[in-house]
Amino acid sequence: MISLSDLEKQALALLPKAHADYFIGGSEREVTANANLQSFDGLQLWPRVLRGNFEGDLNIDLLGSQLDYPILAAPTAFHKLAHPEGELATARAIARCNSLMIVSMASNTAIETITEAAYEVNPRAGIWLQIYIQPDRDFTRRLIRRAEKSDCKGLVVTVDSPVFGVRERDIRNNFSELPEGLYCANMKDPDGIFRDIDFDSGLNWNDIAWLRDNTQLPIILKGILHPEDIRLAIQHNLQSVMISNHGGRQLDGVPATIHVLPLLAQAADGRIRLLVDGGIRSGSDVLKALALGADAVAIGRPVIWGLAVDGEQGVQAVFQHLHKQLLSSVRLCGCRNRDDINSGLIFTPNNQEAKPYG
Ligand SMILES: Cc1cc2nc3c(=O)[nH]c(=O)nc-3n(C[C@H](O)[C@H](O)[C@H](O)COP(=O)(O)O)c2cc1C
Ligand SMILES: CCCCC(=O)C(=O)O
Repeated sequence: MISLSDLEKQALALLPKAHADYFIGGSEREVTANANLQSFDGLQLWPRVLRGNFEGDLNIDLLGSQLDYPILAAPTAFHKLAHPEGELATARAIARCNSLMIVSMASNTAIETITEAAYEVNPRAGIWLQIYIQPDRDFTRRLIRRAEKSDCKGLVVTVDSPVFGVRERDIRNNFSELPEGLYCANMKDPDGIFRDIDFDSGLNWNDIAWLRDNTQLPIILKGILHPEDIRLAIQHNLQSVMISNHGGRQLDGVPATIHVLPLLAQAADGRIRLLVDGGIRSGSDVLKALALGADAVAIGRPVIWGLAVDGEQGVQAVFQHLHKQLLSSVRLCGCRNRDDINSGLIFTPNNQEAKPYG
């Protein structure tokens, strides 16, 4: 593996057009999906030299899961559209890497089957389940019980989707249903019927309080872009938020996540774990996010590309590649330890007079 953009090209060429478009697409004019990528390129790292070895490590305890490095898999739907082994291949690869997979509520494999496969590879594997709170709260509660029983370590609640984003590619391709034989496996009722995933447009903070009182699992709110919402998350005793614009697939025209990260890190003030996703495609992108205050980053589409091109090994290669690049960027920046990874690493015209780190 040389670069994630090569891998993306390979994957897009392999996949049927409707599926490739579903995976890569954003909503409406895809302004935000593109901004996520471009904004990383617009930030520059500001290295120091002659500072000796990086003596630190990059591992992290993320709400009880031990990761070798702060890169995890964002929840993405329908892995069997990318590879016949679907989420099982993804989960095994990530378990092998000592990383963490956030399983989508819309996975094609049931959460119990995924955790079982991951823990077989690595008993300490990190698996969280992502949910959309369903209008049917009893169903939601049953799914959370299943996540707890199958030993998931966290519950990610996606809150940027009161309604589904308008994906023009999917409309053009008439992509509105899974091919025969594929299902949203978590949506199966005890009577064997598969439900559709609904979006509850009336969700509010009382529902989050309800959820918090209905599970012992750490709750991670996904889809936060505003500092006021960070403050509310802290007030509601949540453990973590994911700064995310859903890969530019929900509201188009919102800021790139890396642009809002500094403001949100300021609001968080170390009181809540900050994850960020959207447009991370290299080790230096990861380093930029860590420097600006993220505790860890998540990758969405690159996982799909690895899966499509080479199944389990492809996903493993994506994580290994980013880990290696991250370490290399850290060394090239002259960081000696984890504390040197701070906002002084980012060059902007505004911080030329800021105190350089170290
Ligand atoms: C194909 C695809 C499916 C996704 N499915 C979900 C999902 O089921 N639940 C969710 O919360 N986010 C979902 N997302 C959003 C991702 O979790 C993540 O926020 C985004 O992909 C990060 O951006 P990146 O792809 O540029 O890394 C999906 C994204 C993609 C590309
Ligand atoms: C009901 C499937 C949700 C998948 C999703 O969140 C996405 O495609 O972005």
